[in-house]
Amino acid sequence: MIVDKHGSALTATKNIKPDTRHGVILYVEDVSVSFDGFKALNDLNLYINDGELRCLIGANGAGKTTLMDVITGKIRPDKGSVNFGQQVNLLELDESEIAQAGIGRKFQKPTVFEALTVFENIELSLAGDKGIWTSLFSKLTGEQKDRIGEILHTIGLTPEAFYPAGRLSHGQKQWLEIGMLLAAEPRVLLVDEPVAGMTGQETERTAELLTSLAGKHSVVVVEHDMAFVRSIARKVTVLHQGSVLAEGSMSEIQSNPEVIKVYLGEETGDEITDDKSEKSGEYA
Ligand SMILES: Nc1ncnc2c1ncn2[C@@H]1O[C@H](COP(=O)(O)OP(=O)(O)OP(=O)(O)O)[C@@H](O)[C@H]1O
Repeated sequence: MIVDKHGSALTATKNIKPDTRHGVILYVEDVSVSFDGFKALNDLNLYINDGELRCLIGANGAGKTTLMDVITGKIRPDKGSVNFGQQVNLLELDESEIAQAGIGRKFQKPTVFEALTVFENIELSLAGDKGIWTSLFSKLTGEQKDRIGEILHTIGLTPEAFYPAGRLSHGQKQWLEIGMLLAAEPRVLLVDEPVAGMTGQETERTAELLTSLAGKHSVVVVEHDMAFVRSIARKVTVLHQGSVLAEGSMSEIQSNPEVIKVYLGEETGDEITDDKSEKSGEYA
């Protein structure tokens, strides 16, 4: 049985309604994670507001993936607390319970069923854990068809609905996977490097898609592409050595002396002060 931090029983994780009366949907407080004595996360604090779109940046090894792993229950922290809304203690739920409770995660590599159509891929996600055969051979209700139609529209794949997913471009597969996550109606979406390997046009479309999802969902994007981050982020969190180094708008971050020192002093692979928009005008 799952119990919230006040001791009340939560029998159906799907019905968890996070208490966001204070405007915060994710509370990560004083979280530390060590691997063989090395602190990948070090007393980290992060608060994600309900409905916001947050970008998480940081050099390789800063702790971004470890943080996502802690939120989704893949890794248990050595100390600290992680709450979904004010009351639901995520550290008491396992990975699938956390997903069911409304925290969806999209990994960098798309994992769609290539032989099935775009429509069928979403249909399967809508079915949840009913199983592939039951779901493909049971009749969809009108409401379910409408929901799939809505998702296809949101991700911009209505014309490709009956294409096998294997025929989609890399970018379209990423959108399909986001659509598959949306079928579970998550309150929080964690998205890992969504535009890696995308064309400029696909990147722009992804920016529009993620921006359109904010509001109804809280979206946390981990990304190295600074032009993309600039194009979508209202608030950026910079991780460094397992802690939050700075938080603010992209321009606040870019002029923060601590951030400049870290980004200029280390080979991060990212360029915080000289983004693509200035080179190509793509996101100007
Ligand atoms: N399972 C593990 N065992 C040992 N060390 C690990 C493990 N997972 C992560 N680390 C270490 O923890 C630190 C943080 O790694 P993490 O993957 O969270 O960083 P990141 O910010 O996601 O980096 P990147 O941008 O390269 O994906 C790194 O130094 C990494 O080597």
